[in-house]
Amino acid sequence: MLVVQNVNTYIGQKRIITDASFKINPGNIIGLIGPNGAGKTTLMKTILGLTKFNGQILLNQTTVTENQHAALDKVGTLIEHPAIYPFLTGQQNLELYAHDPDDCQSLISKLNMNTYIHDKAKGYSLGMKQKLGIAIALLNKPQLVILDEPMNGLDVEATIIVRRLIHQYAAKGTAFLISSHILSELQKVMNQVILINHGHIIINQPIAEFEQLHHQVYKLHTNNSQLTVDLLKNHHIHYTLDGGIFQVNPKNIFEIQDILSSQHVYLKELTPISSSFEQIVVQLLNQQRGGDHYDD
Ligand SMILES: Nc1ncnc2c1ncn2[C@@H]1O[C@H](COP(=O)(O)OP(=O)(O)OP(=O)(O)O)[C@@H](O)[C@H]1O
Repeated sequence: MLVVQNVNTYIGQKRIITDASFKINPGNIIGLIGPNGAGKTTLMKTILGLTKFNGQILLNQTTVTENQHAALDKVGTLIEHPAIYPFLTGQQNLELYAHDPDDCQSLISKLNMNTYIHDKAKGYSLGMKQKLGIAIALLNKPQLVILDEPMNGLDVEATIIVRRLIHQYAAKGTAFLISSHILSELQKVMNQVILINHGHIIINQPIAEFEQLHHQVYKLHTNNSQLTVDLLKNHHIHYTLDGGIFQVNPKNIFEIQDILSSQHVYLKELTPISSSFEQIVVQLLNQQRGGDHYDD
């Protein structure tokens, strides 16, 4: 449905996105994650033809460019602040965009907005505005929905409702590209993860594969922590260290054993442990910095 191929995005003279390529198929829920300033919003804006870029973006085989937006009429979006007219009511805002009044009513009740939907939007709280923005993005049976930090300002109940809506729409074929800093929340909805850092996509994997490939680290405990630190650093092996216990990548364990034994450092423990989604992301970002960053 969406094909992004070798896309480079520029703001002024500065390249913000470098050689991005990925696909989104109907029903996919893609979590777009990365540190502050990584390029998530810029990538989303690029897909929407809102930035200068080179490379190719195709939506249902139709090209999107900065000046060609025809393919985007089946795309719902919520990027940065919801596009809401403050002096109209929530209902009037929805009606501006809706092709079908029933669609409006259904979203108002699904998102629990009945009690305030006839009030002017200027009096809405952050979360109320956010729900209205999400409702606008979901109007008109979109094929693709792009949501930048959709859980911003939402309370627990609203978060659950939005999560459920995303699943319902995806089950009917709507694809989602969602960025969020709340990884635990994103983890509950996404079935594919794209990790971006400094404008480069460094991971693009189905979530099950991602967790299977990266979920294990090894716990390392030796009889000489300081010498272990020195040796790992000298050999450019990434590690984290907390209270004398190291965590290291499974791919390095044979090399580590060789290095330590050659220097008469003895293992007290070297065992596999599972890491959380958050820990995996931090490790991947650290590794991508070139193996010369260590967290101790
Ligand atoms: N209008 C702009 N002018 C100049 N630089 C910009 C502009 N918009 C974004 N950038 C730069 O592009 C890079 C990516 O920004 P972007 O907002 O896409 O990151 P992000 O991953 O969405 O970050 P965050 O998680 O903080 O929202 C940053 O270095 C930012 O400074």
